[in-house]
Amino acid sequence: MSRLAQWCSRVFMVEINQKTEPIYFALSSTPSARNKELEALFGSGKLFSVHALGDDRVQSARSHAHLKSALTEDLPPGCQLLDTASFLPDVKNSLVRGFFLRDNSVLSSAERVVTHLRQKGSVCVFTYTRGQNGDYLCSDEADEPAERERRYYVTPAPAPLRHPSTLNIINSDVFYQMKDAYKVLQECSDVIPESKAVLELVEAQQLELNSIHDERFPVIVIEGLDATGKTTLTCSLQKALGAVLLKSPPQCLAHLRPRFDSEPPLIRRAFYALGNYITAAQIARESSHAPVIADRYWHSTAAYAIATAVSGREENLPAVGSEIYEWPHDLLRPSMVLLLSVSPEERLRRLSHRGLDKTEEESQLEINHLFRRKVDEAYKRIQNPACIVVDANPSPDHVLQQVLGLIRNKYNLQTPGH
Ligand SMILES: Nc1ncnc2c1ncn2[C@@H]1O[C@H](COP(=O)(O)OP(=O)(O)OP(=O)(O)O)[C@@H](O)[C@H]1O
Ligand SMILES: Nc1ccn([C@H]2C[C@H](O)[C@@H](COP(=O)(O)O)O2)c(=O)n1
Repeated sequence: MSRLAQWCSRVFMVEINQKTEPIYFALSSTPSARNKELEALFGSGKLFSVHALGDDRVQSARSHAHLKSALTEDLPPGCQLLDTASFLPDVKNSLVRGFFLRDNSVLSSAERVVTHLRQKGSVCVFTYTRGQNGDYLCSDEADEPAERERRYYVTPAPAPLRHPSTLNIINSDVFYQMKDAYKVLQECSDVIPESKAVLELVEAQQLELNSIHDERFPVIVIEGLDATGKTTLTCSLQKALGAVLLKSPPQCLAHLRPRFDSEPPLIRRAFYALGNYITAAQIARESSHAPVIADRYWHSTAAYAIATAVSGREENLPAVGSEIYEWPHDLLRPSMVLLLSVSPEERLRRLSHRGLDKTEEESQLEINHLFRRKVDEAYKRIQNPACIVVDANPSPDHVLQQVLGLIRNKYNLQTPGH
């Protein structure tokens, strides 16, 4: 069967921009009636869909990232690069991400770029052209000549019940047991040698974890978007409660973080997931003799991963109660999770006062209101334990007193020296 024939059972989603509904279409052997949305998408220029190919998930994820940078760098003005994905409606793990190229340049420049990519291999390129009757046809130049005689028409497809970008979240963006995240880093240890160091640290902590038994003191996690005041509050809480302050990712991974931050979501998120297991072992050890305050933990890992994976608006997030928001069964659960919430204006004011270099994700937060809303909403949907939202707009001392009140209400903790 030709590659194009195999893709006939799939639906394509093209995202014109993050704020509007995507356009869905499928391939069929029969033409369909004219459709305004498709005409707006295809227009009169030439169109290509490009997907990276890979033998395994690590290679596919890295090839997709390389393809994006190649296309972004090489495409001249007049060409438009849109995110696209193909999927089997409501079938988990069926999503394949790619790009749509709209070429309205006078010199058909995209065609040259695409031909070059095709020659290099490891990409699948479909070309879309307008037929004599005004319908749109899809072809694959890699097909045998006889197969190329067959006609594949673009036909509109209905929007699926679940947004397609939610289909692959489990075990690609969010990991629900240590062994799944561990496996990802094992699979990439040839191409990313730093993975071995992470795996060794996880192993060492797990061995130690077996000798730790009881958890007597409360474990309080402080969560929130960047610049919401986590560092300020966790340091104050540490002093006020005589607590041990921990972070996720833990200090022992700090030097490896930039390496994994530059990798595609599959690898990056597996790294952060494993960081939580190392922090969990530290929490188990420390909470046997003092209260523990943790600056970020699993809520952050899951909320950022979900918000990045789910394209478009907040409404596209998995529904409240979805399994996607469940806590991993093998990860130590904290006693309390507090989510610091500040208004967008106050957060920006704090970010600008701080004046530090921002990570790429932080800059994205600043310009991307939609993304920030999705992270915030995902935080609130995570269950068992769910987070308690704290108004963190007031002064540092006011926020501290508020949080101490919440903690003391639940646990009979004394301030040192009182
Ligand atoms: N309650 C507050 N009122 C006013 N300013 C605050 C408050 N809490 C923190 N800040 C200031 O806001 C800035 C960000 O605070 P902080 O570093 O504690 O946030 P954060 O959540 O740890 O950020 P990140 O996650 O990016 O490290 C700092 O300059 C800090 O002094
Ligand atoms: N436990 C954690 C901590 C952090 N992350 C990711 C999520 C963001 O991309 C980024 C934010 O961290 P910061 O810049 O505030 O240090 O790190 C995570 O996934 N899990």
